[in-house]
Amino acid sequence: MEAVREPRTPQSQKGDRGQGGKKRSLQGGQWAKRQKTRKEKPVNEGSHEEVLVADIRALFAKQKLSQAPEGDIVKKEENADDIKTEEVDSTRVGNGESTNEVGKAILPDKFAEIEVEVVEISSTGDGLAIHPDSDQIYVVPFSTPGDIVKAKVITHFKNEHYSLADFVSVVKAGSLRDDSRVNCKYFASCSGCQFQMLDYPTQLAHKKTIVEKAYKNFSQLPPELMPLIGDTIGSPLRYGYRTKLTPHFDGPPGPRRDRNKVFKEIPEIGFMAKNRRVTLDIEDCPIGTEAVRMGMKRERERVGEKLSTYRKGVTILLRENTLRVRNDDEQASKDIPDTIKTTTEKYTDFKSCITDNNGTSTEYIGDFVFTNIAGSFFQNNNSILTPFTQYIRDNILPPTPSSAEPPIKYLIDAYSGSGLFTITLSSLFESSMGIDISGPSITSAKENAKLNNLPESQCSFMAADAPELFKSVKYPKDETVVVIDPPRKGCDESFLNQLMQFGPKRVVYVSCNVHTQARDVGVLVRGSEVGARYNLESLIGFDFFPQTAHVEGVAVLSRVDPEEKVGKAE
Ligand SMILES: C[S@@+](CC[C@H](N)C(=O)[O-])C[C@H]1O[C@@H](n2cnc3c(N)ncnc32)[C@H](O)[C@@H]1O
Repeated sequence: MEAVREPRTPQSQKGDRGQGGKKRSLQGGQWAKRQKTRKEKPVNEGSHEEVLVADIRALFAKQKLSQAPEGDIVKKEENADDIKTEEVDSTRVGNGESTNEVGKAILPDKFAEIEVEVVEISSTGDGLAIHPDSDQIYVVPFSTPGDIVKAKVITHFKNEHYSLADFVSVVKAGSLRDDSRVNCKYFASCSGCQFQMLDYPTQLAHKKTIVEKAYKNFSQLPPELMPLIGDTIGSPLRYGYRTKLTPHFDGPPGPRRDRNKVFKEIPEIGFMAKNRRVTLDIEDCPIGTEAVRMGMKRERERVGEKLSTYRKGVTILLRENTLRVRNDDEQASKDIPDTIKTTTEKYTDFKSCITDNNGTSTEYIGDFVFTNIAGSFFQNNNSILTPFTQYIRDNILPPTPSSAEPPIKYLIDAYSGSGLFTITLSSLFESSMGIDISGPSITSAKENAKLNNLPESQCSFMAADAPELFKSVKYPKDETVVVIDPPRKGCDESFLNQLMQFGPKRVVYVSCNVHTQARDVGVLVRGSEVGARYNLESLIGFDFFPQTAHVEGVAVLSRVDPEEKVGKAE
């Protein structure tokens, strides 16, 4: 059943406004009633779906569409019914409702191509578009506000009134789009980058809105408790910045458990296609550093040569490694095969790409040196780490130290990894302690403390679950600051409760997922009955991943002492 009207011409876009140019209110009225009764749920794990649905709900409210969705944010899997029934193209991502009827609206058939007008970019990096025939929002990747694009419908989500669609082509470009900026021939098919068609200031401005919306949707804090959000700080490198990439290839086609299946030809080696469960063959990725790109080429060749040794798919680790020598060292004048050589005033760096998960990678942040087990966590954009750690240094202590209060002398780095914050901030404190659940990361952290001439009395580490730190912490709470940098799912309740019970003077919350950060910061600002509560002093994003929709958030919080009131930061 094809329910699409004639394709929209650019002129017919005026159809979004009724006669007299009034903003349309499709079937009017109901949405407002629903807005009153709806209470936003806190984000669970800040998944793609949760964040997308929050944006879609907000857009429904803004556009005054009649079918504003209600109820819980449903995970895709809970709403699934068409993975099994998909006959047309089993590689398609999409497990929404298979029906084409949503409420009273008739929706386009799956795989129908329709023209839609993009009204905003979601926090997930996708264009959110409207179509004149239905109260449904179309999620179209690689599109920007003002674009009219042709999109191919993949699946409809009945509960939330949105549809996923593939980007097909631009019918009329909006003012933000300039495709001559695109730097990769796989852009608009690879799932890696979303924003290559945007200029960099627009990318940064968008990332600021991601932080704003995250706190609006998920912190449950009233606006008067929010500070002004800072402008997102950009990455010195906008391409060639990723020090780690993990391309993969799938096993030989055929039944999964058939160990006798062998590759007949070199498989696609690369990254997932957007909206499809297939791997794209990608021979080069311009967001990788030169050394990583060199490693990617080499590893692709190696897989081809050793094809008969593989029985299943593999994820290939590509991690940059730096060998630094002083310019007065004889080695600096030589070339080392398979390395990218760069010379600065004092040093010559030889950058290579390592692929062994258990190998050791080395990198430099200013004058600090960090080693890491290559397969363990370390930040992926070295170019931003100097301004980033400097920002934390500049903000970790109170802006105006009070003579009536004891100075802050102690640092706890929770979720410390291999010691990025513990080590780069250590000189500000008498004693610092890092804790991380990963044994290999803590082994690296101890080694890194030694390499940076920090004795154990000044900088120590512990391999344990983060809440364990509160059992042994000896630092006085009034003289302690805690840095938190958890994984994407954020902190668990037990950790936050114990943190508030301990009640350090300051908390700096760093996160690669601003949505779970907003949820957790909301908890700290509201406080607990038996513990401290906090004032959100400042909030800012850092662009660790240019060309993508990711943003790293840094929230600085100060404890509210009994005589103080929680209030808007100066
Ligand atoms: C985003 S990384 C941050 C690491 C470090 N701050 C850095 O920037 O290099 C999150 C870290 O949390 C650690 N982690 C995950 N769950 C944890 C837990 N329950 N307790 C302590 N550490 C945990 C991981 O091992 C990882 O090193």
